[in-house]
Amino acid sequence: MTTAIEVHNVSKEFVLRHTRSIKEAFVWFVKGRKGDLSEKFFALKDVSLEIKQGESVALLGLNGSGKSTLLKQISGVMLPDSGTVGTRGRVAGLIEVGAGFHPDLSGRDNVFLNGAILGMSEAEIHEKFDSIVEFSEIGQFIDTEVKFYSSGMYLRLAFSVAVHTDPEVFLVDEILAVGDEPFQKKCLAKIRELADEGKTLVVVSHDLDLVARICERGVLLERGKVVMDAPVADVVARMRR
Ligand SMILES: Nc1ncnc2c1ncn2[C@@H]1O[C@H](COP(=O)(O)OP(=O)(O)OP(=O)(O)O)[C@@H](O)[C@H]1O
Repeated sequence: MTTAIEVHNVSKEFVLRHTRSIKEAFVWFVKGRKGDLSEKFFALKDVSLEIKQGESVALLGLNGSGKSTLLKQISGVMLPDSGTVGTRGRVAGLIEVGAGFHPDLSGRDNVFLNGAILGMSEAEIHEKFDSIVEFSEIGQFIDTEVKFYSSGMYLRLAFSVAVHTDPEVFLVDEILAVGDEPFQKKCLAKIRELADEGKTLVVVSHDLDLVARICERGVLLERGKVVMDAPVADVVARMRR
């Protein structure tokens, strides 16, 4: 089977504390600027992961364990400090609701903007435009500036654009939480459809029942490290222990 995503020894460090008192900064300065004024920590530490084409993988773990950071590395919106990430085919999905949308543009213009960011040609967007709007159920609000959209409306339009890009790899980060129940069901049905078509899925969610239904494999992160990689039911069982 072909590899769809290859994460190799990826580490990502963040600054834990940006601000210090003037006194602390002064002491640090007169002592010859020894040491690092800001503490750092690893949100991801030496993470390696290979995901085959057609696999559906849930990234699981407690708050702050590094799931979203890992998903951002896979999507390419964030680069690792060290290590490499490789993906095969078009990658799309919802990482942060509203990311890639311009608040002052209408829903219509944002479909074109977001579609282009996700790799669609203008002709492809024109061709799929009606279907995108229909799936989103945004209706008459398509010509409203998106800054006036509710978070659910953002989600609807962003999800609809993402699925219409015909991605090989689809990434979903806890996004369904803001959608209402009928739309959540519709999104889940669409995600299953993508999985059935042999697309690769990576899902971040705290809804263990949901991920157990849509994913086969579970990867458990703890403080930025992969501590378990097994069938999703086993990882869910460990999390519930
Ligand atoms: N841009 C950033 N700058 C500084 N720290 C960050 C940044 N992004 C994430 N972090 C930190 O990295 C750690 C991992 O965050 P991440 O969002 O990946 O966790 P998560 O497992 O998705 O958590 P949750 O379940 O709460 O969504 C957290 O401690 C978070 O505060």
